[in-house]
Amino acid sequence: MPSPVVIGVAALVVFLVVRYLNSSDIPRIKNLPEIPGVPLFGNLLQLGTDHALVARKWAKQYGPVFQTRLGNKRIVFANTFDSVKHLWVTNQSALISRPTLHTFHTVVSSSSGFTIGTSPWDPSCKERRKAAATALNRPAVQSYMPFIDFEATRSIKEMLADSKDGTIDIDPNPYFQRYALSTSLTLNYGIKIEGSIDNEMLKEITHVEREISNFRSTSNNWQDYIPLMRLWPSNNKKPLEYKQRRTAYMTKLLNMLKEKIRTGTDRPCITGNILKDPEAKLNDAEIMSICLTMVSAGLDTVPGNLVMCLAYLSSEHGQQIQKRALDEINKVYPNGDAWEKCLVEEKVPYITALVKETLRFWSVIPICLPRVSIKDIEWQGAVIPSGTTFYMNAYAANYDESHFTNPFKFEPERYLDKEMSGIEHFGYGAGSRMCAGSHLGNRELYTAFLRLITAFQFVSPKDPRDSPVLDALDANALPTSLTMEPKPFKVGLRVRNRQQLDQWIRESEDRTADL
Ligand code: HEM
Repeated sequence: MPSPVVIGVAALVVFLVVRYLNSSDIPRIKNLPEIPGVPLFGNLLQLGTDHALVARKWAKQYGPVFQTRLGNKRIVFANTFDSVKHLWVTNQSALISRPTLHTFHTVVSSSSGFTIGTSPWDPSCKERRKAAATALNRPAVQSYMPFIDFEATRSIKEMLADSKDGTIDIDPNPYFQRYALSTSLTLNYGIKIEGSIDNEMLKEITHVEREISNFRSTSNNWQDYIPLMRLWPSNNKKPLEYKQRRTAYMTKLLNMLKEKIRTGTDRPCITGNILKDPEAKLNDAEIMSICLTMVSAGLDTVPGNLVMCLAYLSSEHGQQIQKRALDEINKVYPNGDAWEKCLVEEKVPYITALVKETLRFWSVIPICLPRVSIKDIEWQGAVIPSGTTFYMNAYAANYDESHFTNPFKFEPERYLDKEMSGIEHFGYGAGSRMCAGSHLGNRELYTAFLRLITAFQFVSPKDPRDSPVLDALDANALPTSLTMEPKPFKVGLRVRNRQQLDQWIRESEDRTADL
């Protein structure tokens, strides 16, 4: 028979273990609905692989904003258009920081720095964001249009050749991965991806950045939430491998630029300007952070939006959208100069609307980049304390029936409606840490859509097994990733007017011959 002391100690140990397993960085928040969870895991098991979908369903039962516990982290989810607007925009000065995650910040990035989008708010982050925002503001982006001219034409020309003038269905993804990456590299280092879509550097960077994006995911890395899992060394093996591979190309690119500066053969570019500016306040780690941001930010997002819009255009309803888009383009540019004019103006409202609807409908970062509050925030009688992590369910907010009519329908027309002014969607996030590259993203999407639609009619692939999935979440090959990775698919291309297309390509090549 154990003594009362032993029983007492055992009870205390059990009590402490249960308390530890249910503990969280921020104590339970009063007056804010809470999703019931289990010890140790909290709500991780219930959230499964599709956090955006599960959280959207919970919002119907618990209300638009609720608290969850993921492992030992308390996380507040916002799931509707108005709640996101209130927390991210009305309270933007309070919701300005980002959390650090064990896998991404300690294992993957320990020595090579964080991107701007993964940096907590501090004076260094402020400087880096300011530098990036200046390099990516409207007038700066306008000066980059020759590069977008070059990259858009090269993708279309290669699609034309690889599809054997539209007789073979093709997977559009690699052409637009190169479009996004080569544009970013040119802006940042003055170096473009040479050659075809089989270029080795293109393949390495797209693969490694995709894997690294998964280490940043809010649902992929349970060791971020459950410290006990960090004792498992195999959890670090893959992140470490990709960290090394990323360091290799980041160093190579920076050294290539430095060598060009040394020999006076460099071209004007963002990092070159910083390196050559004696007054620049950024240190080496901060320069590397800007480079990492420039390499990854557009690559994670632009191709997903672009190719999923093409997927939709190739569908039955997509035929009507293409017809209207082409009519609207021809109305504004009856003389066939749309390819050149789209570089200096955005005068086809229907294409602008197509860009917005694409950003809303595909919501390629379904749970937007996480935030941490630096001041208390009030929400309907609850005071959410400073230091709490917030997840914006951008997917749910972009599909909120109380804000969007028929949210599950892909309808560019909704953005021709005057009532849709103000915040249009949360594809770029919102508030103080909203996407700093949105002007560039918009110009890349507008130019590509306008040129693709005038060059080709997109149709369904011949083999039904190549057909795209058209539901925004089901189309994602890896639901636990941070950014959407489209399931592979093909589209058919019908060349609209070969002679005209050859002329547009020739003119663009002449304009960009010295780039
Ligand atoms: C269609 C293309 C793009 C989409 C959908 C997109 C989306 C996003 C989203 C959702 C965020 C998080 C915003 C938030 O927390 O509220 C973000 C952050 C950011 N994006 Fe983009 N992005 C795109 C293109 C780009 C490009 C081309 C660049 C630059 C080359 C860029 C640079 C950044 C930066 C620097 C941040 C971090 C801002 C901060 O933390 O202060 N993005 N983006």
